[in-house]
Amino acid sequence: MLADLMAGALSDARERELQRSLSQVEAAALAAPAPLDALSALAPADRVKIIAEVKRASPSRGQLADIPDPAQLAVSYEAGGASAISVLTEGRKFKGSLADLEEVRGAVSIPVLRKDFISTPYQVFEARAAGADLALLIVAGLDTKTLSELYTLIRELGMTALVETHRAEELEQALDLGAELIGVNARNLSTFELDRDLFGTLASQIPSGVIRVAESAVLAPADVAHYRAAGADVVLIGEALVTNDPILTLGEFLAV
Ligand SMILES: O=C(O)c1ccccc1NCC(=O)[C@H](O)[C@H](O)COP(=O)(O)O
Repeated sequence: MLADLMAGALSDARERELQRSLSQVEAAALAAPAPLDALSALAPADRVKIIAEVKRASPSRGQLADIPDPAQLAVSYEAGGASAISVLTEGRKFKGSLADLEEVRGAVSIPVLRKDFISTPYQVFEARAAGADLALLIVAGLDTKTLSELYTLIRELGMTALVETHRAEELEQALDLGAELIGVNARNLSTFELDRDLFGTLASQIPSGVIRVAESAVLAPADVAHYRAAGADVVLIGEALVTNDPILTLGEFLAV
């Protein structure tokens, strides 16, 4: 399934490239206002931090929420205490878009992540041109050379990479890159199985100085507490926030 998602996202990016060339999107990325400092916003603190996700639908859960106004939802997230916003920009399975990201960027003053299946420089430039401060790199979806090249490009653009892992070997690759923000996704992106204990297993191998992000499978405050006890600096949450009152739910999650 991950291979299909990567291929679909690449194919859609190639379609967009017919309308806006690589050199045009690169120029737009370089002309965009400077990215926000996501590493400072997500730095370890005496309380857990939350990246709140704009998520309409997903391959594992189908339709989750309509979200006619992603900017309004993001404003609620910021008001509720989120430290950053994740915007799923993949269109086929998640019903997201770069327009969502642009709208969110224009409405909040905290960092914004492009959460997508990125495998080319074009997609990184698109993210920056749309105002993203962070971009997701999924280690399982990229060969070592491409992972390294995209990581370098993201940094050259002044952005931050959220380097996502799910296995010990992938974590090694993320550490070899020198990644400063590493995610452990509880969701296996091929089988959709969830393992909330995976974070604790892998996080113990992440050195201090690297920001540890626990991704997925938070449905209740106890899940946030579970990740926090296992060493999470940041928790990335989608479904629970888009299917409940976002401000109330963030308040409960941040109170753990
Ligand atoms: O959410 C999915 O079904 C999914 C399937 C395949 C690839 C990625 C997928 N989701 C992206 C994410 O990583 C989550 O949206 C994010 O971590 C939030 O997860 P949750 O809080 O469980 O909605």
